[in-house]
Amino acid sequence: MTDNQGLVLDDVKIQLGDRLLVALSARVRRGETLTVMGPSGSGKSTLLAYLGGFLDPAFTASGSVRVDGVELTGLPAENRHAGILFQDPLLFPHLSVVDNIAIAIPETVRGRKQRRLLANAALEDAGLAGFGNRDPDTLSGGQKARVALQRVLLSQPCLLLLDEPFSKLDADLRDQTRKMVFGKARQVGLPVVLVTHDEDDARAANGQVHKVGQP
Ligand SMILES: Nc1ncnc2c1ncn2[C@@H]1O[C@H](COP(=O)(O)OP(=O)(O)OP(=O)(O)O)[C@@H](O)[C@H]1O
Repeated sequence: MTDNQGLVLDDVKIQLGDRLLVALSARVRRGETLTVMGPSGSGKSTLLAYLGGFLDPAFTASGSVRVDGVELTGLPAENRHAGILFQDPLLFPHLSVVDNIAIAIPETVRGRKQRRLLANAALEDAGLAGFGNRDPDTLSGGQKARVALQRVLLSQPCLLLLDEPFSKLDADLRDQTRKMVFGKARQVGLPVVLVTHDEDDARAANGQVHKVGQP
């Protein structure tokens, strides 16, 4: 791994008027996770919005965000290639399970057959072979989370942003889904920024923990 690989946050500051919400410098290597914790309203989701390139103009931000040496600030969201998973898996209800995954395959992958093959391989990887033609509403919470993960991975992100993606799952499923998400991030070599209230998420991620909104 060369020295500029991974995510570097350099003196990132986010303000709402004169209230400083986030002040952070960190280095997150590929496969590592930076966990951001803090009370409700402290600015955790705002930090993810800033990294993803969709910060509301009500906020002002400064500092540098680089992935593998490439500066992201100033780039629109679509050119940042940040993959995001939220609490809600946000599957398209009018698309089949396989089409929910296939929709994320970059346009550079040509040919219907090739795209189908990739989407079906992702389904299989999620343990959902044979579920492709189902309506997403017929999946369990854990199955939906796995579809959302495969969809985000197929979009070939350079960075994975997680906004409490495990919080709606039951304890057992939460554990399994955590293992899958962090395992995949390590396997693919993605830097991860995780926002959570749950210390167990932070332990499962096994990286640095940054607390926002704390003295
Ligand atoms: N579009 C907006 N315009 C103005 N203020 C906003 C906007 N979005 C969020 N805020 C405020 O910014 C602060 C940080 O919000 P943020 O959603 O980042 O908090 P959070 O730490 O993610 O909270 P939670 O844990 O409840 O999700 C809050 O005080 C919130 O009310």
